[in-house]
Amino acid sequence: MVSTTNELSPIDQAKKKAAFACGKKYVENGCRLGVGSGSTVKFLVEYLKHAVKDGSLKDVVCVPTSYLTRRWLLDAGLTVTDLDVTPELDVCIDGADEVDPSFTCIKGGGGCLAREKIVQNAAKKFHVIADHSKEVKKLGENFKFVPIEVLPFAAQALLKTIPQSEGGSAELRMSKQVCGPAITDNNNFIIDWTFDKNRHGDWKEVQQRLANTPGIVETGLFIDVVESVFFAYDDGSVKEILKSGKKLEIES
Ligand SMILES: O=C(CO)[C@H](O)[C@H](O)COP(=O)(O)O
Repeated sequence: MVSTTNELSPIDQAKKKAAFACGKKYVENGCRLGVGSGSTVKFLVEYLKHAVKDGSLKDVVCVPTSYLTRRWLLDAGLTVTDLDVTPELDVCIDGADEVDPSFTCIKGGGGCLAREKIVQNAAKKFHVIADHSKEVKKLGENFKFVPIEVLPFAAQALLKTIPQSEGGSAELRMSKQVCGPAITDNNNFIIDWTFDKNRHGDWKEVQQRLANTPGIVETGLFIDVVESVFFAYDDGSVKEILKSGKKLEIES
């Protein structure tokens, strides 16, 4: 799982830089760490593996947000636990599908949004790692929908009622491998709600309405929870943007 930086595409090099920079800065000895999901987080696992192996990082315990992240952590020889054993976390680090200037994020492209939000909520601090394509002025610039985890029992009804209350259109996410819906780690379905790209930033109200709808388990909207975002750019630079708006250049 050691990736030679030169072998990576420019976008993966950027993801790796962001993940390594965030891990280095925020994961300390003894850290109880929430580990998100997705291709950028895979580089965080790589960072943790190396830091533990070379002795610069000790006694880290990791709570994964998905089956796959758990597998990566175990394969890397890292200590894996769960919220039953470790219900309070110091830090959670995760990727995102889009982040706007007020740090409202869309997550859940990989279908892990419910566990990601639960683990984020258990952590004192939440940091996002992402390549520059995720940095948008307005949600919907690149990623057109909000993933919503739903109970299978409610799915067909919600496919009708979500567009009725929120506009746009809703689609049941289908598995690419089997002939049926994608199933989450919680045995639920995902509805991808494509929103009107001209809608104003009323995301808190949207989140509130959706969270109060029977059958909806969780949405991929993460609002007012991010401490900082590490964005990596094609020229190799990494910038950390703090929630105060302050921008820090990260040295390689
Ligand atoms: O929310 C997620 C999975 O549910 C991921 O963090 C998000 O999709 C970003 O993934 P990647 O790092 O592969 O671009």
